Amino acid sequence: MIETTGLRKSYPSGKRGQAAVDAVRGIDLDVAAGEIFGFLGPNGAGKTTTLRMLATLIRPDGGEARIAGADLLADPAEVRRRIGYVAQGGGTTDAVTGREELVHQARMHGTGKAEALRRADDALRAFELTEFADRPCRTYSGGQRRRVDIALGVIHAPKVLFLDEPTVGLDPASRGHVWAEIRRLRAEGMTVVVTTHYLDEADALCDRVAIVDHGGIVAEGTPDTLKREISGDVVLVGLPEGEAERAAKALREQPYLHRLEAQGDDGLRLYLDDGAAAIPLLMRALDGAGVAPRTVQLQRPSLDDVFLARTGRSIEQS
Ligand SMILES: Nc1ncnc2c1ncn2[C@@H]1O[C@H](COP(=O)(O)OP(=O)(O)OP(=O)(O)O)[C@@H](O)[C@H]1O
Repeated sequence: MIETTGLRKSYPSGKRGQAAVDAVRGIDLDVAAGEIFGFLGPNGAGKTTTLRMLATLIRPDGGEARIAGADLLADPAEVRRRIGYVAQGGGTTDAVTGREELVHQARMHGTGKAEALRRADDALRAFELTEFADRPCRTYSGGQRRRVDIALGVIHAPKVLFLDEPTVGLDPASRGHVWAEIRRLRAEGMTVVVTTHYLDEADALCDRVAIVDHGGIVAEGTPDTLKREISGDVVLVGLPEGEAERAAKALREQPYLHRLEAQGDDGLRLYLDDGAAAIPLLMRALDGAGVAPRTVQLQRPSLDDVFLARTGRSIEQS
């Protein structure tokens, strides 16, 4: 449904003599029909720029792409007809009602008045917005407003929907509700591409994920495949203030430890084969160094561990 090769984009730095910003440095993608595909990465990784290029909002400097059968560079107008796009923060107006927004959007796509009213009605029902459809958008909760944004993006029944950070700033219940709407669209056959910097969102929502950093894809696959590449377990050790250095020194010598990373100021993240078997051994090592940990937690690897393994940094701390 989406195929790209070598898609790239640079922005001028804005200052004379300073090099341009290579926001996207050659991205190859193959997104299948009916998938929820995610771009996961820290701020500034190039997710929005990639999405905006695919949605025809900015022209790539190079590379090729076909989206829903149309050529992005040769025929952007045709691509635009076949896709929907929801920007970060959405596009609803405070004083306008949800129903008015939807009717207006349907009309923008060239729909006749009666048909636009019918489509708005269907969308309100599908997104469970009917109850407050005739109130101004400023009275909606963040989650309700986000659902209107998504309904606006799909009012013309596109084949592909692009969502930029669909749940940023929402509380957990509203996020769950938005995820349910996205899954429903997939069940109806739509291909959905989302950007996110939330690890749990990429993990729970996306069928496949491209982890991006500095404008390039550093890993790609299903969340499970990516996490399985990080063999073994992760043990998180919380320490009293100022003890991290001493604890790290004692643990680094342990033969069962593959890698050790700092977790915040007073924590350590240990990578090892068998966490349950290692915990008593590392407790003994810490005891020998006179360090009493506050907490010890055994975890399965996360997508952040994949990012860490590829880039040496953590998304959460980037
Ligand atoms: N209009 C612009 N002019 C100059 N530089 C830009 C412009 N837009 C983005 N950039 C730069 O390009 C890089 C990629 O930005 P982009 O917004 O695509 O990242 P992102 O992964 O979507 O980040 P975020 O999650 O913060 O939106 C960043 O270094 C950013 O500062």
